[in-house]
Amino acid sequence: MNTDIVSPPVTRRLPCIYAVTGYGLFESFQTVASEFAARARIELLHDAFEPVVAPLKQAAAQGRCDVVVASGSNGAFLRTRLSVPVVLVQVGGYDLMAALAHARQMSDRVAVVLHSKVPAELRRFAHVFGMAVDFRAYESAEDVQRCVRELAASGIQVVVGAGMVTDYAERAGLAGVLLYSPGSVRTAMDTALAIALAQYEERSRRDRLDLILRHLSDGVVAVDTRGRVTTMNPAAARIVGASAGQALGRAITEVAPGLNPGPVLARGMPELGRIDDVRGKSLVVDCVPLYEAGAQAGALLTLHPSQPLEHAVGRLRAHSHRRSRSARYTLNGLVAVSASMRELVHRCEVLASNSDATILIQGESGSGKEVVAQGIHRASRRHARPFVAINCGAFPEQLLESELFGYEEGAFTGARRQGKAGLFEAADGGTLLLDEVGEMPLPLQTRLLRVLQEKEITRVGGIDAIPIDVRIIAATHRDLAALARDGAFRHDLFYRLHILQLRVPPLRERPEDIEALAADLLPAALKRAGAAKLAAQALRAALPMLMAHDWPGNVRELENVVERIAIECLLAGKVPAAGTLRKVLGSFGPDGAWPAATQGAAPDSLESVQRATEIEHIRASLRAHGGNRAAAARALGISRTTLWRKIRSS
Ligand SMILES: Nc1ncnc2c1ncn2[C@@H]1O[C@H](COP(=O)(O)OP(=O)(O)OP(=O)(O)O)[C@@H](O)[C@H]1O
Repeated sequence: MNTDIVSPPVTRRLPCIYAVTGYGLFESFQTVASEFAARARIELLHDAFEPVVAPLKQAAAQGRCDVVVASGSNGAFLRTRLSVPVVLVQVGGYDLMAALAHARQMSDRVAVVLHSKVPAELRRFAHVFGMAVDFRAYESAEDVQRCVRELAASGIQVVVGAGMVTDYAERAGLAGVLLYSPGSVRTAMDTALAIALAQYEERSRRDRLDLILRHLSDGVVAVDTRGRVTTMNPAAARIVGASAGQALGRAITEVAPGLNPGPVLARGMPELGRIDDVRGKSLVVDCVPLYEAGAQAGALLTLHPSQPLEHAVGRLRAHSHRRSRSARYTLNGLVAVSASMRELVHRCEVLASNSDATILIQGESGSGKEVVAQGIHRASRRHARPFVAINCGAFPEQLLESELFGYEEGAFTGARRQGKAGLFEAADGGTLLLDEVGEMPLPLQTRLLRVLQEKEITRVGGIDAIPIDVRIIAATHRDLAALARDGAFRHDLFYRLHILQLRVPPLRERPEDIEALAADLLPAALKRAGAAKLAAQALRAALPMLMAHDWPGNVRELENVVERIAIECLLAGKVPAAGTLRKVLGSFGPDGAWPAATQGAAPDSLESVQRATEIEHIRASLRAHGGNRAAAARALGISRTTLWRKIRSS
């Protein structure tokens, strides 16, 4: 399906107005039409009533008629027969007075014949000015003929009225004075033009909306207050197996049995994430009330077939559960050459064998928090039982809750038949790593605290407490104390977690480990790349640069860099030049940019010598600070970024 949303082509044509009169208004229409020529296409129809209906309907169907202008009973008649708006030429007070004054100049015996009814003000006006005027109202052409006959018989000589009235009057031998002035025709034309333009805007808006709805892959159905379909996009028609055209105007419960906006229409409250079965398919349905001008006008249903969502949830789970339910790393297997890592491993050994309490592991991203957690598990009495890890930041709240605690049958629509055990239960007897615990939503933090205190859980939708025997290890790269201060993390949970805490130092604080890790990882990566023989030479070339790097991404970044160096070796068939290696490292720099290239100064120039001396000085400082760039930069009185740039450009 083409999902590109394109704007509809804007064809700004002039509004089309039909001015329709069978009688005396024709001349006024002609005059005013020429005044509007630049703003509208005005078609004149010199006819009225039934004979004009078909041509007007045809013009409207072909998009050639936006609005009709007509007067009196003809206008009223056309309103009942056409779907386009009909603007009536209105008789203004001034029109009437002018026509009456004109009629009185012709004779004392004057009658006014108006469509529908005679306004009381008009009678008062005639009375105040001492005019003896016979007022009559009519509904149909027959009324007019009868009325004119009666007036002629009673001695009336001048008849004031709309075109049809003056026409019949003149045929009966009386004088006719037309009621409408060009001013009233102009006003009607202005109104017609405004309506046509407003309709045009409305239509373009609807077209744009239609286009968007047509291209949406989610199903969208709108219903009115009685649950009848007012809009159904093609995706919705496909999903519920109906034809959008035939669905319009029918009850949604009939078109798609299983979909029921009833409760939303009744209560005016949205229902999100409901699971409805429609024609054998499970749909995830969001139903929200629709309001127009503050009053509920219906409901909007968005339909998502459940299968793609299930796949997405499956992928999310696979992404977040990470690997298996067993721990791969042992404490002995960790690279720990630096004093800080050896100290950490020692603490881990003690905590693993002498305690079963909850542990909080803090450390930068990629520094090895999970491998430490695995090491503790393997060294503990729980080693033969499961090690389960979950990334708390990867799930929305409700999903995380059911993942952790499991759920009972019928806990929510779509819940599995027999319910499902959560990870607390899956890790029974073993260890549960709650990675990124700082991202856990507050309500779940409350539940977690209760689990830590009570050592039992209750499944979602369940009532029985299930005892659990799990060691919890929580890990985070965030500053939990600061989160607790800001109210984003529960204080009591923080205190409970940080009784036993471990900090995995960032790689830049332990250069000895960089060397040891590189000595492990680079030969292994080269072996995988089929270039094992380059190992010793590659390590010699890369090590000084690796040692000087800042490692914002820690061991995980080191693994990536080493992998890329191995690939460069493979591509070049030899250990690549220093510049290439630097580029590999540079692409992981603190500001993400490639390092500034050395501007080609001649080797013996003063500039080159100065730069070489500078770099030598920086290297010495780095060595003196055990590779710690922050400390070296401080000692040199420059920023870490400047230090980084200078090393890169060396
Ligand atoms: N001391 C170590 N010895 C050997 N490998 C390590 C060591 N520390 C980390 N690693 C490796 O570094 C990678 C990142 O480690 P890990 O996933 O434990 O980091 P993390 O701190 O949990 O990261 P995150 O904060 O992103 O969850 C792993 O692939 C692991 O193999």
